[in-house]
Parts: sequence; structure tokens; C-alpha cells
Amino acid sequence: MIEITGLTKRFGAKTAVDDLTFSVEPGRVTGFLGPNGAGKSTTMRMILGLDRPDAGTVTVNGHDYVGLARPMHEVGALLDARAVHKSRTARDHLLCLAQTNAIPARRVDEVLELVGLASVARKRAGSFSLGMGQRLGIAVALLGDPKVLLFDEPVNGLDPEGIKWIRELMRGLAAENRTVLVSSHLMSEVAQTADHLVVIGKGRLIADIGIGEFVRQGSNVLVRADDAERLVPRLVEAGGTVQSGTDGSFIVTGLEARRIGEEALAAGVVLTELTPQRSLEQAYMDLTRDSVEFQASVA
Ligand SMILES: Nc1ncnc2c1ncn2[C@@H]1O[C@H](COP(=O)(O)OP(=O)(O)OP(=O)(O)O)[C@@H](O)[C@H]1O
Repeated sequence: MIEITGLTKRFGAKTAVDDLTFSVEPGRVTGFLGPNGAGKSTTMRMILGLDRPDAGTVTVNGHDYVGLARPMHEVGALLDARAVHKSRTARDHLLCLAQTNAIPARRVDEVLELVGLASVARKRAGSFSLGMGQRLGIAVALLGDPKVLLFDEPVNGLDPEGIKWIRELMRGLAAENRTVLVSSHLMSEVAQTADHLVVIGKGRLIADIGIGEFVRQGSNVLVRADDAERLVPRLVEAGGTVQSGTDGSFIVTGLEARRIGEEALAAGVVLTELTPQRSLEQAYMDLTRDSVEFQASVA
């Protein structure tokens, strides 16, 4: 469990993290979303005691990071996958960390296997592709078998097979009741993995919401039906908001397309069109539009 209260970090005149309060619960994957420069990495660095907050507190399993007796056993993090000795082999890199943290050598071979690097364990990390480097970074995070895991943009550089692998890994870690926080600036990267979302913009909290609720809030569906008068009251009763559109169509907010289809079926109404209007990515972009630091201007 990670608990963040009133967390603030300034760099000169810039407030990178601004009075942020949220907690990250075990047993689920929490997606940490925000546009570039929103303050995700700075927040993660403060969780790990790498940056000192100007105000507020952050605790991991009830302690601040510096107060943790065996940090690698409590928190594992993938922050910057390039932070390895290029001349060392993958195995030596892990062995070195294991030795300084009283972790047995057999755990090194276990994590190499787990991340799919066993066959290249004796190759120099400097010769690794970006994706292999990411896997090595994940091996480091898992080395101490920690209960809390932080992944900063972990899919960077991974191919589709690697992306699928890391999604399954994160889901598996959450299923083992671990606390998993994964950052991204793209909704599409976390939508399939996260159970919960924390969205920030310009260092401030924008949303702290279950993925199901976010999907419902983000959904806007265009509907055409042969008997709208019979269908609309049912949709309103089911929690939807209905606005009439042009030429007999109407827009339903707050209900997923499937639910609308089920209501139509139950009412015996034929749907002639059922089109989701806004993707999750779009909903997220709408939410963070005012927080984007660098916007391209349209010529
Ligand atoms: N060491 C630093 N010195 C000065 N400014 C910094 C420093 N670290 C971060 N910042 C600034 O703080 C803000 C938040 O940066 P941060 O890297 O935490 O954002 P982010 O959400 O992780 O972004 P990205 O998705 O681009 O990695 C940015 O405006 C950044 O320029």
C-alpha cells in the first residue's frame, strides 16, 4: 500500500507536483496517467525517496522509504531502464545488486527466467535492445520479491509480444495481492491492464477512479431505434442521460453500448444503429486537455 498526502515538489519556480493526495491499494493494478510533464516520474521518485518533497508525506507499507529496513524486499521499481552498467553482463548486474541486498544468487536465476532473459544472461547489458533493457530493469524490480512495484512507462521499447508479456506480469503481480503502480501518458497503454486509475495534470489530481466507472463516464453512444419512445425511458431508468440528436438519432451518456443493446432487447425494440462516439483515449484527453503543457498549434 502506498499513501500519498498533500505531496508537493517544486523545482525553482516550477511546481512539478502540487498538493497530491491518493493511495495505491494492493491486489489491483493502478494506472498512473497524465500528459508529458504532469509529474508522474517526480511522484514516483518521491515514493522511492530519490526526491525530497517540499510538503506532504508519502509512505510505503506505513513507512517512508528511508525508514524501510530492507527496501528492495519492500519496493521494486523500474524507473529508467538505461540505468545499468553497460559493460556488465545481465547476470552480473543482478548478482551485484543481490549481494548488496542479502538476496541469494538463486533468486537472480529465477528472475532472469521470469523476465525471459535466461538465454542471454551472460551477454553484456550494453549490447541489449531497448526491450531487453526493459526486461532487465523489471528483473531488478522483482529481485527482492517486493510487495510494492512501481513501473514508469514500462512498455517503452517493447514489441507487441513484450507488451502482452508485461501486461500479464502486472496482472499476475496484482493477483498475488501486491501493490502495482504503472505510469503512462497514454490511456490505451493502461486501459487493458489497470483496475483503477489515478489521473494527474500539471502536478494536480484530476481523477482517482475505478476503470469501470471511467469507462461508463467516458462512453457516449449514438443510438438509432425503430421505437425510441419505448426505449428512452428504459435507458434513463438504467442511469443513462439521453440527448436527441439529428434525424431521429439520440446520444446516450453514462451507459456502455452493450447495456443499451440489452435494454433494447428487453424492450423488444430494434436498434438500427449503436455507435460508441468517444474512445477511452478521447475521454482521457478531454479530461486532461487543460493540463497539457506543450500543445501543438494548428497551422
Ligand atoms: N530535476 C528537475 N529539475 C527541474 N525541473 C524538473 C526536474 N524534474 C522534473 N522537472 C519538471 O517537472 C515537471 C514534471 O516532470 P515529470 O518528469 O515528473 O513528469 P512526467 O509526468 O513523468 O512526464 P513524462 O510523461 O514526460 O515522463 C516537468 O515540467 C519537468 O520539466
